[in-house]
Amino acid sequence: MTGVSVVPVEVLLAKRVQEMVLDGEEPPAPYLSRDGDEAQDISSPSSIIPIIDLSLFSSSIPHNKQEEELQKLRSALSSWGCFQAIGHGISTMFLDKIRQVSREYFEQPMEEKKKQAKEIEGFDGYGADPPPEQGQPLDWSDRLFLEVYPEDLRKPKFWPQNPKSFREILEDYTSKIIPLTERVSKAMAKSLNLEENCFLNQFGERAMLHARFNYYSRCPRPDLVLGLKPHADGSGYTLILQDDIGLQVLKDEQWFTVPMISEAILVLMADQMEIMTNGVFKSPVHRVLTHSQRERISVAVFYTPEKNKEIGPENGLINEERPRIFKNVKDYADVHWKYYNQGLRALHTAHV
Ligand SMILES: O=C(O)CCC(=O)C(=O)O
Ligand SMILES: [Fe+2]
Repeated sequence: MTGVSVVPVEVLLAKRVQEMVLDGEEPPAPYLSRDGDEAQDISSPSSIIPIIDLSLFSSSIPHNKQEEELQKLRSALSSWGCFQAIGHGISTMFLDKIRQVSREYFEQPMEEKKKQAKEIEGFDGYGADPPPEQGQPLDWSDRLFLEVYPEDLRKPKFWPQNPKSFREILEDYTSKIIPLTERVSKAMAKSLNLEENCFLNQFGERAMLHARFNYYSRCPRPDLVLGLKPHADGSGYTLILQDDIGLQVLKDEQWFTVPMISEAILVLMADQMEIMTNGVFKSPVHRVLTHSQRERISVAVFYTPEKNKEIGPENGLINEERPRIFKNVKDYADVHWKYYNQGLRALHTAHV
């Protein structure tokens, strides 16, 4: 196995994982992050991660059916912190188109992708995340990170020109995701007996959407290397589209694999929803495994409260039995990132 690396992380990161795989390289030491925790891996039967049918929340559905699904939603988010959304109104054909164009993007020659190359320290563009603090493992992944909404925050130089349909498909997806976040935010509020617009008001009119296209190359040592290290997200919540299994969610100290359902979008609570619900909904720790034979694609869209907007626990969720456990916070995602780089969570910084 590879010894202690003397190559600075910045230099290592300049060579993408996909290039290392093409060159037949073994993962260098900074990528080794697993230590034989396989015993805890659960290949869960597909029924375990809750599936919620969003079409049951429309007004034409009988009240008792809606109530039943709302209860299921509340229970899913209080225990798992995520659910697989179906009945969301985005066709499977279109979801497949996004999966396909994402794969086509990453399968292009490196010179093409490097046209959107990010700065080592920056966030937007193609490459790896900024270097973590010393001693933190690197992820076996390449990603393209783009700000997509509000439109004036876009940085066009990082938007790929190729594949030709990429831009249009991403714009189309954005226009479908916006109403989806409205439906999900309203349903979550109703499930907690809160006024249906309360979360939407906290996110604000200029709530942000960031898209992260992840490409996890095959890995010769899936036993030692992770596609993405364990973390919780710093957004409000995240919508994840996957084309294969690999994502795992931590619950009761066990890892559960998120099953692949082609029509589903995984809705994953992030720290800011845990804050807004005063801890009722959980922002789960999750990670991505690598596979020795297959690459995996995912598209994560982070839905985050608008810049400079103070958010905090809903009043309706603070009472004598459940006192306020979080402060109001602003631009929490920035704090989250500082801790993420050190392999830590930031949620404690928001505790009262
Ligand atoms: O690849 C995945 O399924 C999850 C990606 C993820 O957790 C992230 O981008 O924050
Ligand atoms: Fe994540």
